[in-house]
Amino acid sequence: MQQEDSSVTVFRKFLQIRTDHPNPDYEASAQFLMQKANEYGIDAEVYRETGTPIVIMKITGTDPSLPSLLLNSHVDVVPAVLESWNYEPFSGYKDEKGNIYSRGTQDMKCVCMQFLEVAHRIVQSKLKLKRNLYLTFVPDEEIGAGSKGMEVFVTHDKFRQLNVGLCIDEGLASPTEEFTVFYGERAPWWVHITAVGNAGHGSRFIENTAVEKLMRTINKMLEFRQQQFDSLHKGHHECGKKLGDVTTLNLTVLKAGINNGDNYSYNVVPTQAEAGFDIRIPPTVNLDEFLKQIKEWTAEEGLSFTFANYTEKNEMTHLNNDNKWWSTFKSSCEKIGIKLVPEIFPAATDSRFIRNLGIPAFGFSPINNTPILLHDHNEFLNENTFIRGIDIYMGIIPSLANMEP
Ligand SMILES: CSCC[C@H](NC(C)=O)C(=O)O
Ligand SMILES: [Zn+2]
Ligand SMILES: [Zn+2]
Repeated sequence: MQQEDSSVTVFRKFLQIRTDHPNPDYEASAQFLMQKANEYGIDAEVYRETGTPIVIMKITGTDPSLPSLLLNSHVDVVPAVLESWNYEPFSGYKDEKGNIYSRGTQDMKCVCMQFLEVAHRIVQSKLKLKRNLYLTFVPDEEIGAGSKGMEVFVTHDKFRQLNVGLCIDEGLASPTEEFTVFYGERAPWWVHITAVGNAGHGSRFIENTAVEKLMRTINKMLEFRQQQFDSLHKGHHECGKKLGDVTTLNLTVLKAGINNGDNYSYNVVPTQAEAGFDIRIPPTVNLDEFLKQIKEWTAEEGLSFTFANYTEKNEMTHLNNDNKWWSTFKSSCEKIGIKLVPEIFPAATDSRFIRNLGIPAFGFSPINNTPILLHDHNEFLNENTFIRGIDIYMGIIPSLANMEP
């Protein structure tokens, strides 16, 4: 049997560290990363001021005054429902085809380890880079409000001191030969609507009930959802709209009725009813206008709303030729013969916090010919795709870090 590539062995060990929510073991992952950095001769520290450990690695450039290149990855992963997996999801199991099954194989422990291997190769080969190269391994990407990851880190002086010129973070697997690169994301707005209305006996015609009011607003919002759905699916083929180009809106929370623990009071018309929506808005949509739209939808007396997740800003990275980071990224991909398809990321990653500071960021995971299985059961990555990903990053990262000012 062929000897396993050492980078794959390290990757499989990292997959075994339990950084799954709701109780990610960030100390164990920080310890693992620090030990690897030490072994590979990479400068590293654990930054703790945000409340959870962030591992920062650094390769000093020949001109440290230039804006740096940041490789950011999150170390946390979403939970895995054991019964739905064919293999134990935190075992780093590899089958005879070289497919590695574990939570985080795509999202995004692969990229964590590929960045680490790139740093290793740069140090090992004594390759000199013009700009400082930083690697940050952050917690809490997978949760919304209350996270102690990138959202908080970008507000610290420590982050400002990195003087980041460009950030590379996660993208998505691509099922085809082509690779996707993300230059923006949709803003995640989680809207919680509360309706209050008249109560009374369930046998009577009660007017202006909370549920009625809530249903009217829900119907308006679902009508908008249908328009967006149609513009994605029924548009001209040439338009080639992708999920990231339209607004999605899903009713994900619904709550009403007098609940008595194990039963409901069916004959009591409740005074309150609530609905929660996960709305994702493309960066081309004016967020002030969209807020007005939500206010209109909820204008009826007795309705109010709050945000469980909100952002008033949603910057994107412009992919024109004036953006030297982009032209360098693109030309280095051309040089190694990989085809890029630029898209808007349909969900949210840490890149949004970077872009909202006015710093360009690309979401790029070097995974092609692989089904998109992030957050899904039986998430896997083939070892050869993983190894090739390191080579692909080696074709891109040094060029970016050597980019002329
Ligand atoms: C708003 S914080 C939640 C972030 C999460 N990210 C991914 C990639 O699933 C999401 O988009 O739902
Ligand atoms: Zn992720
Ligand atoms: Zn994720």
